[in-house]
Amino acid sequence: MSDDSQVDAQPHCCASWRHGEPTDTDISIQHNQPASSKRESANDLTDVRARISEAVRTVKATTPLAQSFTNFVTINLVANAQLAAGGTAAMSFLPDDVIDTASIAGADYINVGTLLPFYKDALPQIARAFHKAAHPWVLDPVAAGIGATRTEILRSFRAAPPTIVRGNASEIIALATMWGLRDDTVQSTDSTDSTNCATTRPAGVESVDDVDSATVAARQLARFLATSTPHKQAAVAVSGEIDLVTDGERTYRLPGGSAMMTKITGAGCSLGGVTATYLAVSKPLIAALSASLLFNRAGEIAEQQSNGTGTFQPHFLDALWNLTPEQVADSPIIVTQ
Ligand SMILES: Nc1ncnc2c1ncn2[C@@H]1O[C@H](COP(=O)(O)OP(=O)(O)O)[C@@H](O)[C@H]1O
Ligand SMILES: Cc1ncsc1CCOP(=O)(O)O
Ligand SMILES: [Mg+2]
Repeated sequence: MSDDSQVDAQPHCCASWRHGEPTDTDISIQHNQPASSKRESANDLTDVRARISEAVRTVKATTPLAQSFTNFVTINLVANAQLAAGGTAAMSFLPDDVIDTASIAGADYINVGTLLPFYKDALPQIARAFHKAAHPWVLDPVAAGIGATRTEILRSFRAAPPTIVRGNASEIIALATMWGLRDDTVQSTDSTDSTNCATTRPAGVESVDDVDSATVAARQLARFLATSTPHKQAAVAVSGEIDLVTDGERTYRLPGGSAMMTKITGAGCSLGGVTATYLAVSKPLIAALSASLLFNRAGEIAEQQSNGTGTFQPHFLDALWNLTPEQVADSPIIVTQ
């Protein structure tokens, strides 16, 4: 943990978090922060927890639709996870269908994990329509940095950007680099280089970087999104052993989950889909935090109850369904300045 961190060391799933004044226990570990700043962080966290609880409760009460244009491998898990969180799902690949359906969806989800030739035109067209309509959407840049077609599609989103980017560390680093947002890396002049960056290597669908190494890229990406998206609010979520969520100003680290989540396919994709479900009812930062916390808690429960990868997924879906708004909102959150 870095020196600028403040740990809110709530035990998992304790149902009695107080949403009132912060106490000394709430801000139990502090590092070199002035008292006024500590209190601001504690007040912010109390407010954030209340909003997370409200988002989780609102999804369960109102079953919002989040539409997905997602990969063929994990499409079923994405839909089932959205339903288990309390939302509804609709999957589509045709631009006219997606754009029409978006008018009745609270948010959309685009995942570039598997590609077909027509996506090169379809996805930029869809992103432009979302931008024009100020329709909120989540991007999962699966395998960012691999292949000219994927790079062309991801580059096109810079002009019509998502409200939230959710990916693993390598994907976040690759996207920030290919959008030219990283002043700490050297850009390649080679036009055949599909990432157009000298320091990022293709990662497949799995991450080869740890979450901490994507912190700067995530903040840069979030700041860019916040200035470029119609609502001027955005978030970036980086998944891994300890997830990171930032709006470019505030950064939160979310410990927990299970390493077993990397042993089934679609934990990241379904996290993106559920992030869109929460984005249908809440602001980007809260949507990203809510989904990541829900997944961490569900992963822990599924690990305890399952007996291998085959049974992990059904236990995981059961836990997504059964976790309460309080259990999600009371989860451990590390505030980083
Ligand atoms: N080592 C780990 N320990 C605990 N949770 C993890 C670990 N790796 C990934 N997760 C969780 O699995 C989910 C998917 O994350 P990740 O595997 O990074 O996504 P992706 O499948 O896109 O690479 C997230 O909820 C994340 O918190
Ligand atoms: C295996 C695979 N291949 C193309 S997309 C995909 C699914 C990736 O899912 P996740 O990123 O959630 O692990
Ligand atoms: Mg992924």
